[in-house]
Amino acid sequence: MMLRAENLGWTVRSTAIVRDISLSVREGEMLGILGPNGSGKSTLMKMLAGILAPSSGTVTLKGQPMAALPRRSIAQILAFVEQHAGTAERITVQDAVELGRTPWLSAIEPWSPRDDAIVGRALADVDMAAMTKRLWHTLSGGEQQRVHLARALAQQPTILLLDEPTNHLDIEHQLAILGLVRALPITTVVALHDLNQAMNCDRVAVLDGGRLVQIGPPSEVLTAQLMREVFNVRASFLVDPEDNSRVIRFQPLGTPAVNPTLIKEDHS
Ligand SMILES: Nc1ncnc2c1ncn2[C@@H]1O[C@H](COP(=O)(O)OP(=O)(O)OP(=O)(O)O)[C@@H](O)[C@H]1O
Repeated sequence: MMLRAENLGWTVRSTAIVRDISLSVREGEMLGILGPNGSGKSTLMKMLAGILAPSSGTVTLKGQPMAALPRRSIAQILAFVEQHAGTAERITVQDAVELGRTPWLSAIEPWSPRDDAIVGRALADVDMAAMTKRLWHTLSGGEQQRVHLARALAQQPTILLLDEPTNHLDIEHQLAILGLVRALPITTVVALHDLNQAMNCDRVAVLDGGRLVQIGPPSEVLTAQLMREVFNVRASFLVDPEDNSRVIRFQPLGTPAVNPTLIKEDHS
């Protein structure tokens, strides 16, 4: 198993933020972490990434306890793009992405043309190759987000953790970045708010009040009942005639269905 959480909990000032979460991330899968605001997604992601020590339970990375692994060893396996990632102000886009190579450099393996190629590829993958000389603080929110992803790609991880990677992106870049992440031949864990985007994950884990309430294929987990109980919305399922894919439409709870016979409340 690539990454495993066992009975994971995080408590602050006697308030439990994450409670007793156990889950395993399978090799090569894209696992979505879903849940309403404040349900504990970012807190869980930080513990999975090894930057927040759990109050209880353990995280294991490729079978080894995360807490016992040196930072450099973790960084050679796992890259994390935080939701509100910052970077030192006077740094260029190029420098920011080059930082992704840090875990692989040493006195005996200094920077080489191969590192240049990896950084160039990462910048091109996120459509930022034209802005390499720009200073980080002059970038828009979406451009900063794409640079952070490029830094993580340059790290060449086998596990990529992304906390809401599309929240600042325009629709073209949302689709491009999610398509790129989905096509990577690596394991990805991605916290998402857009439940239609989550339909492209192999599995989704749904959090509510710090607990894991469901995990499984999105078509099985994202039922109208779950969306009512966890997300407090009424969901109906439509079929896109172009490719027969399922699209979820959301309305506030209590909104009467205009034509109840057309609303397929539950797909199962
Ligand atoms: N250091 C802290 N001290 C106090 N409360 C905290 C702390 N960190 C997180 N919390 C609280 O824990 C809860 C879960 O936070 P977290 O950021 O994990 O949620 P989330 O599911 O990622 O939310 P969102 O969808 O809004 O990003 C929130 O209510 C948050 O206010």
